[in-house]
Amino acid sequence: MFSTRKLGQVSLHPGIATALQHHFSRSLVSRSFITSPQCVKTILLTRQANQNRSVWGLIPASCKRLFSISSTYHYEVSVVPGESKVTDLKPDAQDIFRTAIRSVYPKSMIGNVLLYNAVTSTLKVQGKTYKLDRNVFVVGMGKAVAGMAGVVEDILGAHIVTGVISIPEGLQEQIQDENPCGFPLRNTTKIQIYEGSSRTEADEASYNAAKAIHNLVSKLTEKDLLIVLCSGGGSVLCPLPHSPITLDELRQVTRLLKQNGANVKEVNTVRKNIEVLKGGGLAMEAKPAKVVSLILSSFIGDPIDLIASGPTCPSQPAPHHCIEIMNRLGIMDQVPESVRKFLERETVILSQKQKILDSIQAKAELDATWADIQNIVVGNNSIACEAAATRASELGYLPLILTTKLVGEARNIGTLLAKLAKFIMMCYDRKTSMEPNMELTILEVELVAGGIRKEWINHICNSLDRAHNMNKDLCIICGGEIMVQVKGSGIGGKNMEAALAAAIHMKKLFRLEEMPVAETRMCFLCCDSDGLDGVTKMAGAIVDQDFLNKVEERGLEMGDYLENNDSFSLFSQVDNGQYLVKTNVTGTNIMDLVVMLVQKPQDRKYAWI
Ligand SMILES: Nc1ncnc2c1ncn2[C@@H]1O[C@H](COP(=O)(O)OP(=O)(O)O)[C@@H](O)[C@H]1O
Ligand SMILES: O=C(O)[C@H](O)COP(=O)(O)O
Repeated sequence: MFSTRKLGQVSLHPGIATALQHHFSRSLVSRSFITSPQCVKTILLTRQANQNRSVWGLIPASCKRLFSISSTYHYEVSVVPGESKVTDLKPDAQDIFRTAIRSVYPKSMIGNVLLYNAVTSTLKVQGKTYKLDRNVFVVGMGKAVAGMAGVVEDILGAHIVTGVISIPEGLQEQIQDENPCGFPLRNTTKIQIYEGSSRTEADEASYNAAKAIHNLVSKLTEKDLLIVLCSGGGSVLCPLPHSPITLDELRQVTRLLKQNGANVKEVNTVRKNIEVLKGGGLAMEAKPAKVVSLILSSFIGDPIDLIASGPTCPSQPAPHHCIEIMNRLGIMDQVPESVRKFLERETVILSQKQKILDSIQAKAELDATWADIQNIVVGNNSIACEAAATRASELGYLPLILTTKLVGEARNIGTLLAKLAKFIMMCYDRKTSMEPNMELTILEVELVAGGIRKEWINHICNSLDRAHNMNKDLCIICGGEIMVQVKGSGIGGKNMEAALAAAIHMKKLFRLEEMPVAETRMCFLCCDSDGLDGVTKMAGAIVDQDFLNKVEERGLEMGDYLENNDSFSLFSQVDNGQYLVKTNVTGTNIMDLVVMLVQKPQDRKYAWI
């Protein structure tokens, strides 16, 4: 009977098991797997007969034909570890992610846009010049605006009269705890800070912030320059419903929309139509002041009318559209009466004004109204992905930005990218074997069905060819918005959940199905750029083949944790949480990033089959 003797993490390679099964009786050989086949130098095969053990053979791991005998003897197979060529890919993945985040730190983003000349006291912003004379006001809302305000203060501090920013609750304390340099704003700052809840719904604190912002901007004169800072989270952090809608009614309607499946675009469309400062409202309230709005995009495609619900962005009123959304979702009868009546009244007013609004003269007036308002996207996911690609190159990888528009449920994204890793590994192997491979074809069809377009697959294959020729490993980079519809009661986040789903499929694809490609190393990192994934204080998680071993060692059932949206609990139990990625609050917010490293095979792999 063959058995495997475990030496550390090393047990019998599936290829060896296959070979043994081929030469002896299938039932005699139990299959188990080797995690790092590069570690195997020799296979020690001993024969047991009548209790007498004798070494039957010492077989190099790369030997193709193993056995030519069949026997009634009992054999024991063990592996002798050789020198490991396996590298840990995790530090590189972390390095690439952290570099990407640094590229969208407020300092570099805003420093590139606000060009201040202290000698002439002028500020140049993308072709426009503003004369500064202690006439600068600053307002902001969102998860990243504390850092952004800090940079604006550094550049224009002498001219700032006053300001108000609305940031997430606990942020000041958290930054002070975790950043030795302290909070980004000076102790003597003229910018008032409000902290409100950003994760769920608008609260009294953010309502007060919105009122303070409204109060500030509505007093501005034509000599003033208003700098507006916007980033993701700004919608919840700056709520000011049109009268007579109350804060509570605003909360009710957004809750209803979210609970009934409205997407963020639909929720923000409603916000723009029932709130004073959204949908361009802030810029209009600030008239006649000039406005420069610096926007950090946390939306795919940078739609500036949606980020923080577009406080400085021209937006066509669309109350009828809101009614259509509510009707489609079947929630109209639950929507607070004040909101319903407001939207109905606005729809009537709009239809009465429509002819005038459509006239050429009205359009010219509208253009003139917005001429003094500059909206500038200072940072986004693409910038971070580009920086990730540059760093990956520096580290010796061949980078491939697969997409900056990744959208979907965490578990689908994790599963799809694990399949993609397997596809890449199998393609690498095709470089040494040109036999038709049905499994590869099926996998390609699955990838296309999962949303990886055929052109991308071709692009991946081309990159793979290049990686193969250049003797490099591949780094796949994706940016976008990962989502989770939480149904369980666990603790986790969208990125951790994607990493967990990837791990589950890595196990399925590379182990349970006994893929010889287990020889190829990979690692998968998925993190939220703001440093706080879901309800946790971690940015996300990273998984690789070693993670699977450690989960197995602890007897954890990954599927159960996924079902209960309990990814954080699982990751914190494995290797003391070493597979969680901690960045602390990053001070930026450009959605989610995935870095997947796939190492080329160290040796020819199908030697045993
Ligand atoms: N236990 C959980 N597991 C996975 N995701 C969760 C869990 N709890 C909350 N979430 C997700 O986290 C999201 C909010 O997280 P957050 O990282 O702040 O998002 P964003 O940065 O995109 O605003 C919620 O919309 C929800 O989908
Ligand atoms: O980043 C976020 O918190 C979400 O994308 C919501 O962003 P918003 O405040 O721009 O609507």
